[in-house]
Amino acid sequence: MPLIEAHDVYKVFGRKPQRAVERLRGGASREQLREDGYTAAVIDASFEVEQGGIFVVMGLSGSGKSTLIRMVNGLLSPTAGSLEVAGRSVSDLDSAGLRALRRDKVSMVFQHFALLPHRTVGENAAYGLKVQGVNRAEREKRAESALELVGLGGWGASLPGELSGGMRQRVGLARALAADTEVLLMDEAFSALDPLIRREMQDQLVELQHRLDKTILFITHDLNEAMRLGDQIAMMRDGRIVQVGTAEQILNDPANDYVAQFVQDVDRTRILTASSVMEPPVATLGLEQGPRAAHRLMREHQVASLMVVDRNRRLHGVVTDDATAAAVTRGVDTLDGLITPAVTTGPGTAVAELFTAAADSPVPLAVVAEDHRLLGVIPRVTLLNALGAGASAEVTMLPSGPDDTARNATEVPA
Ligand SMILES: Nc1ncnc2c1ncn2[C@@H]1O[C@H](COP(=O)(O)OP(=O)(O)OP(=O)(O)O)[C@@H](O)[C@H]1O
Repeated sequence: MPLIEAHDVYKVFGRKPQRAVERLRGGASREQLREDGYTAAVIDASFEVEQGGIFVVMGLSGSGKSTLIRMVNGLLSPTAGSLEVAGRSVSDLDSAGLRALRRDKVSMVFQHFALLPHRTVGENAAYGLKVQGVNRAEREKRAESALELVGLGGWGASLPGELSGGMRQRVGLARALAADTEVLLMDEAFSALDPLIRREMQDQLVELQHRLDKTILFITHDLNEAMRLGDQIAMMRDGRIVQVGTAEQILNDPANDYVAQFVQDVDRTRILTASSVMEPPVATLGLEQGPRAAHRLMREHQVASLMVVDRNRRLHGVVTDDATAAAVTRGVDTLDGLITPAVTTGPGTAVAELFTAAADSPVPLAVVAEDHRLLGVIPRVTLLNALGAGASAEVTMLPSGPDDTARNATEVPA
């Protein structure tokens, strides 16, 4: 069962908002309603958030993101539709129920930290726990371990004023983590940070999510941030959710022209991964097969090389047409000495990082799982297409050389 489930949710501001919902359902536009004094902040929104992972709500200013997540923690109630958090309908909760929701299920990290300036970092991190009625010793223990989690161990006695912006935001995050709720809501949480710190925080958030398996609902108006963080991304426009999908789905299959235009400036090569551009190999060669079979397969499929796999599909290397043709001429009937190392990469590597590995490789790149099973191949031409003309300028600036190749691609021993 999804942890958060929204069906046909509306939030309209104005007098008699129900009437506005009826009109929206009847086809009235947001602009028509605005003329009559209504703001349709969220219109007909449906989405599900499974437990674990980062769900990003992405949209321009005024698209309804904040309103949407304020409904998730019960700060606002939907005008219409159903919204369930952890199996409870938010609309059915009375004020005590709503307080309990915010205390036990959903905690929130704000853009502007919301730290108490005269309280220590430790007290700030423990703030939510105090509200929960947790005793002092327990509060201090949990706050300290939350500060450790965000890399601020030992800073508990400092005042917020002594910290940099990035560190203050970590305190905000620690506060939410100390509360130990299932869901974390983060409203433009990193938008006030400068770009380098922001990236660092993004990486740390992804890492924390993996470690703690929290469910994070993250709001941003920055598409790159959405793509970096989101396991799922909901794209909002003018109050409506226009698409929900993974970064790859949104890039490769935008639901409409709006989304397509929005994503056109994204650096795809940093979002798309090896697994999204790989192809099934047209044929593979069994370790027990010989040069003749290899030669025949390559002619049949019109390829100049074949990946060699064992019975478990584990990759042992690659044979080329040249090598097998020569072996056939010499009457050799085993692959001994013909298999050369393949250049391999993991499925999660960003396409931009594959360039150095593939640039020097005449044979396709092999995409392998951790146990070296062959998952797919990326022919050089496919990779160049994926990198695209727009991306090539940036790609040529990537560092190259043996170190880089070693980091991005490992060689399979023959
Ligand atoms: N309490 C309110 N009363 C009236 N209108 C509101 C209220 N809260 C939000 N709105 C309006 O609802 C619309 C959506 O606002 P919302 O804050 O949800 O958008 P957003 O995508 O989060 O934008 P931003 O990134 O600027 O915060 C806006 O037109 C806003 O002015």
